[in-house]
Amino acid sequence: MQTVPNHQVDNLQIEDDRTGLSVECLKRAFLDNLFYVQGKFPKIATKNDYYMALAYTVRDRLLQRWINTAVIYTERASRTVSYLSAEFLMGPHLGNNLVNLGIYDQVKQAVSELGLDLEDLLEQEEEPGLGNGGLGRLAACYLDSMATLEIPSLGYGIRYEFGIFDQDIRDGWQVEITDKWLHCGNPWEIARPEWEVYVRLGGHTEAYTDEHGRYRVRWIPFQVIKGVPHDTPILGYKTNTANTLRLWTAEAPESFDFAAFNSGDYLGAVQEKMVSENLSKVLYPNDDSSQGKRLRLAQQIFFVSCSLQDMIRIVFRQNVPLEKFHEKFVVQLNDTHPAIAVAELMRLLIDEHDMGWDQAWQITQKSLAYTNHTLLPEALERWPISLFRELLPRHLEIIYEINYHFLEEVKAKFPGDSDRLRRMSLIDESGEKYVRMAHLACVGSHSINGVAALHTKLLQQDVLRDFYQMYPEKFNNKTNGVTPRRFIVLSNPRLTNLISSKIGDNWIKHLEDLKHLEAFVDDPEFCSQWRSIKSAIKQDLVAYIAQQNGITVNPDSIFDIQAKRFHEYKRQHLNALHIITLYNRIKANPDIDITPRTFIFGGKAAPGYYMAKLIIKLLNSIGDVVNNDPDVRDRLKVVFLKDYSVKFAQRVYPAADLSEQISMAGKEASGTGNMKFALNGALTIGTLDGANVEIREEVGEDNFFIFGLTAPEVYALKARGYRPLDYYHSNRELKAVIDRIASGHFSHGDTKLFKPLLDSLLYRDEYLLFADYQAYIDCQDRVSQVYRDRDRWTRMSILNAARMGKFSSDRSIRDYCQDIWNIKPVPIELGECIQAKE
Ligand SMILES: [N-]=[N+]=N[C@]1([C@H](N)O)O[C@H](CO)[C@@H](O)[C@H](O)[C@H]1O
Repeated sequence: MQTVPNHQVDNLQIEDDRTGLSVECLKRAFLDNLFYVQGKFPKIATKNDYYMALAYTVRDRLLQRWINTAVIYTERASRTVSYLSAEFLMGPHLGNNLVNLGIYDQVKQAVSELGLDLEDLLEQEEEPGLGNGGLGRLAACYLDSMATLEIPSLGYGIRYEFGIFDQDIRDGWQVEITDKWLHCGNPWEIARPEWEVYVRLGGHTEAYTDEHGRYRVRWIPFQVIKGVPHDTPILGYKTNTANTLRLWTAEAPESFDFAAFNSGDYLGAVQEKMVSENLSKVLYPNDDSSQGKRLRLAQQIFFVSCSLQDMIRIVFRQNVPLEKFHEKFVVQLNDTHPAIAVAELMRLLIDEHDMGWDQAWQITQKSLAYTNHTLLPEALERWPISLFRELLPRHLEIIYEINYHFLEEVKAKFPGDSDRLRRMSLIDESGEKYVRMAHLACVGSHSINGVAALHTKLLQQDVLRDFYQMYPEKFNNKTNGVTPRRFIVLSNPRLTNLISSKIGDNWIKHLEDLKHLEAFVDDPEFCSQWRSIKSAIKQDLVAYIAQQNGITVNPDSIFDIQAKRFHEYKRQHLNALHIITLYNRIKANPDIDITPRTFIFGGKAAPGYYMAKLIIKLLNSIGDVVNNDPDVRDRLKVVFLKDYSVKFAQRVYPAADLSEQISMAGKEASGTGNMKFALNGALTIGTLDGANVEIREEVGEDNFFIFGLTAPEVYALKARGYRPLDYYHSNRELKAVIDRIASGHFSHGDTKLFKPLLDSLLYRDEYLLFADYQAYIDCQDRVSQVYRDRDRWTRMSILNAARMGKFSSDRSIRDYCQDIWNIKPVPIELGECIQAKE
């Protein structure tokens, strides 16, 4: 096996099997890896053996970039972004790395010449579901964009042994299944035990005076956990940069206690191992809500402390003085989950590296930046003081001291305003007292951003109003974005090729170039190609639905898709009210002329979220009746596709005609699925919420189906008193819909099953479904009309995609670099380093 890269023999170019990109070389390398890595030969190889062999073949071809990038960053001590996130929803790596390496077609050719199908092998990969939804996926899109824009960056998180649960649907109900994503191994990571660090938990602190007569504190922990990093390369698109995602696994310092074993205490021998490993055992499956569990706080300090210690190790290795930590690293906090970093960086600088309080505080504020992702009160993390004192006694002391200095600042700026002091304090004095993590993040950071223009405005006007009045200069908006590499190039190659055939492929790195497509909006040939690609993709999904759900859907119907986590504020049950409205219209007049629709749902509900799970049951129950009701004559179909994931999403976004973004205004911070649907030519029906507002601004009001109360109107209606029953009694179609559910029509006559949901709507309706019902139905009727005008629909579809340039995660990252991180790209030369090494 050749080890050095391509070399000249008598000016004959000899490809090196570890890096060569020709079909012949790829085939050789693939069979070599099947033999040398998997220890298999074709006759007995399994699909997973083939997938692993291909994965290692592709990994070999990005290693040079990965090592070169690390060498250059180290040599130049490049300023680096650390993206701290409890979630990274990366999705399958193989396809994405083939696109970013620009070798998708060669590899497809190579494996097909070996009698294999690349799509099949891609299907084999277990995706690392280390996230719940938008927040985790955004982190993954941002890693892809930072690498593509050649920004030195490190993603830091937890390598959960079990990611987001797999979802099965049994008798219409969600059932959670453990996600054993690592059971076949993970070819995309490399363990780095040489960089393991230790994290302390529990115990107590002792004050003492050091040899310089200075007041010091030592922390005597109850438990010490070892953090072992596992690195995954993050390749940029058609660039030499490969950044790193560093995920921490928790282990016991001593994984086996021989003394206990010898004394026959076998459980004791592995006790510590089990307790320690629990820290990175499983992802908490809650999206937009926080459960104050001790293990969750322990997970947060674990990965934050490991990551900050790792950054300090890198600072020392690059001979950067610790006083310049903030010049080397800017640390982005992905929501409050890593907010303990404010206290942990202070602890490390003061207790571990003898820095004075003021200097440490300066460095901390200059290093940290905080992104808020939600306005939901139940999602704003606050930890009981008692739990903090038990688990993190030293951090609590530091937080009290930070709070003291902070409240002095508030007093100075707002003298005599004791209520403001109470509202802004890091400590919530009510009940058993809590540490407010959002307040800690705001005080300890130099930047506070929301994730869409409306969201940032509502943060400044409401949830963080006091902090905006205190630090207006810290607040800024960074509207979310999505990577076009995974969500159109990899997911929709047919549309990608059509677009590139018209405007070249520069748009993949410069999404604003999509606007050049507008020149073809009246080109009949282009429009028909655009339409036939959407139809072909819908046909693929028809086949998938038939295979997965045994349901036959009409490919010419409107594919009306709502795919996202289940939450009452996202109002999947409002979508259900529309379905039943159409169903009732058909039942009332079977000959009614309805535009055929296929309602497709996907999404998981947090296991403990009863109402969300009941909505999933309702949708499946409606489907069972509507899909089999002869009166409906296949004009309506309801399909719940189980186990929504990134891999799943890549199949669904390109197939949509209509994207449902119908949250109650003021609740969805941004949304990112809305961007992925529109990028693939879907039209959006939605409220003026989150990034919908900006999508509508970009695509044009004529190309967006808007409805519903705005955020100020929601506020006003709730303020003046909202009585959902009035809407029920005054709206005939709405009443008929609710009565249809209440009658047990979708529950085999059981009138109790959905009563909790109906009662929540009739007597509370916190998310104003009844108030928005008529506007929604009227808007859906407009959608049905427009869909009948094929040319108009195609025109709107093209314009939607053409005007999505703003919503590339590359634009988001450029904004972060300019306004928050103050960092410049560091281009990587490929040739240079390896030669240098030799
Ligand atoms: N947590 N959290 N927040 C969310 C999503 N649920 O993950 O973050 C996403 C990423 O910022 C947002 O798009 C979405 O609106 C918001 O609800």
